[in-house]
Amino acid sequence: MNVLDKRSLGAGLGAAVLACAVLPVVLPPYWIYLAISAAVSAVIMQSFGVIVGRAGVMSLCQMSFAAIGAWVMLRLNVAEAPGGFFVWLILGGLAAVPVGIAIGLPALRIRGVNLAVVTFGFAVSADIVLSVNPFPGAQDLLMLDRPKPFDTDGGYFILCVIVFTILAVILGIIGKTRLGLSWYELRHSERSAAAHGISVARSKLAAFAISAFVAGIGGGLLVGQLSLVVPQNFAMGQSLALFAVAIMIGPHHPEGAVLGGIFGAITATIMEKISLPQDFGGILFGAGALLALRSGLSQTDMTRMRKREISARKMLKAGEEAEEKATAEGRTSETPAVPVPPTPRAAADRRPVLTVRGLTVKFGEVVALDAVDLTVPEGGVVGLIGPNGAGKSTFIATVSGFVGGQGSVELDGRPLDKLSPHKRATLGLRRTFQTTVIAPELSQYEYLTIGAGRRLPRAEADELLEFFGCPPGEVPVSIVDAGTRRLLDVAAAIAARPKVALLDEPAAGQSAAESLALGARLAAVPEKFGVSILLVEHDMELVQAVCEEVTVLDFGHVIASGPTGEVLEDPAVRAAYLGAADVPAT
Ligand SMILES: Nc1ncnc2c1ncn2[C@@H]1O[C@H](COP(=O)(O)OP(=O)(O)OP(=O)(O)O)[C@@H](O)[C@H]1O
Repeated sequence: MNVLDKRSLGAGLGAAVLACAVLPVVLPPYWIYLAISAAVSAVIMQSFGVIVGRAGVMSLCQMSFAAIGAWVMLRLNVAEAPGGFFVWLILGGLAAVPVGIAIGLPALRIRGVNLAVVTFGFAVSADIVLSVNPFPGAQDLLMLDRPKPFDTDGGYFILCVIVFTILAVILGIIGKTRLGLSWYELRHSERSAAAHGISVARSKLAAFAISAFVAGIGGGLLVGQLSLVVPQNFAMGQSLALFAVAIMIGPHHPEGAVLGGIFGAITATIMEKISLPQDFGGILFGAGALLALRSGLSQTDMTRMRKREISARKMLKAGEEAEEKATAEGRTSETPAVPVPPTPRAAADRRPVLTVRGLTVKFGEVVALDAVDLTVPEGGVVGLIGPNGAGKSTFIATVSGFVGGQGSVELDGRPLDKLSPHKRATLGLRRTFQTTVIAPELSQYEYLTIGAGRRLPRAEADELLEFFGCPPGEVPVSIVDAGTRRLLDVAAAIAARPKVALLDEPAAGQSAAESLALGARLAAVPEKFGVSILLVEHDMELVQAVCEEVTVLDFGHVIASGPTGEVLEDPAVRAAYLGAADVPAT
């Protein structure tokens, strides 16, 4: 996978060079000053891009982090500390990092509006502290000098563009790593992230730390622009207005950060020129933010997704046409054959890789699982069936660490009982969910990378996608239908090469033929990928075709367990709750 999209990088760098070459020459002095404001705001916007745009955390205190950067910059200036402007700028950014982490700690327990209130509280406190403690040098008018050769307004604009571009490239690279991709997953589903072995705590704290660093750099640049700053430059109202712009535009993409910066810097001037009250701009941003919150996607997200979808649809159409042509010419179709499942060995011959003993889970008065025992043998596919409400999903949730319960769970001889879901996942216990939530901004390749938990070679990703009958990896998740998303989710779980994959109704939403094809694929998974499977399914034909052994739950109790054919023939199983008509005759 490319570390960065080369075309976007080229276009971005070209635009930056053009802006630096043209704007300082053609713009009148006042507009150059506004251009600096826009560039500084664009840097601060990038901090919103990390925490709000990517990680989906409602942070309303980014300007407070910027204030820390500014404060450190001015303090070092007053102390005439060694290093000069650039070193102080970086130290200002670094000083904001521990504060960012401290503010991020509550985010591990609370989220949404409650978290927004916590960050807003910090912004208010920072306002109060700043209003009674002037910035260093303010009383003696000790101004910060801009560094040479960037000491003119035109030069300082160029410096701000360079800093913006460096940060955009670094954030772009981070965005393509598993950490950066995990932020998208956090934004849509923290439980999916944990199931993929991502530490939600670490990932969120990293987002807070990086966004605070970027905001701190933005604060330092603001000092360079103004030479001296006042608390009003970092007021909580500023954080709120920029937050609204961020939600609306999507500053996690460089073009969004630039647009956000421009809006943030020149709205007041435009309002004045068209004789509208300045607060009108804030109202517009607020309305735009509400719309973006409703759709869950910012403008830049939607524009990029639309572009990706158009090119993916073209690619899929070209593939279909090539296939039709090949069929018309009598050439063999390249559609991969559904694998022929290997003959299963008797489960009793193999050592257990997952051993669950006496698993009991109660939700108040409801006993969802009552002393359930289950073993998955190495290289096996085992079924867990039962009517609605029998406790199957609770079993998967408890074994994978999402729900607490009594009893013991051992993976390859190692007890998992006290471990978190992400730790269990990293040790080799993966799961899928009945309701699949995949970030629509991702491509299938990106989603597989998250699932794999390692750098996934393109050839391996292609093999997995082909094996599970998913479209080519470049196709964005946003245009993949619900049934195929489930298959993609299974592929992502298998990509990690876990010891055991717990699959919760992977065939839901598939046609009868697709379901049987999936069955053949799942049966081949242990041999091909070295992954054992526990399959929860309502589709009895699929269970019969794939599972060598099956355990039947009813109201949390195991009512039968053993070789699939025997269990499905068990009169107690047929009569008790499956209904004879549901179980195909063996
Ligand atoms: N979070 C929860 N709080 C309270 N009760 C719950 C909770 N989760 C599950 N239950 C209850 O536990 C029992 C088992 O539910 P579970 O979802 O595990 O069944 P299931 O076999 O997976 O059903 P289905 O096939 O419909 O998915 C049900 O009575 C359900 O209402």
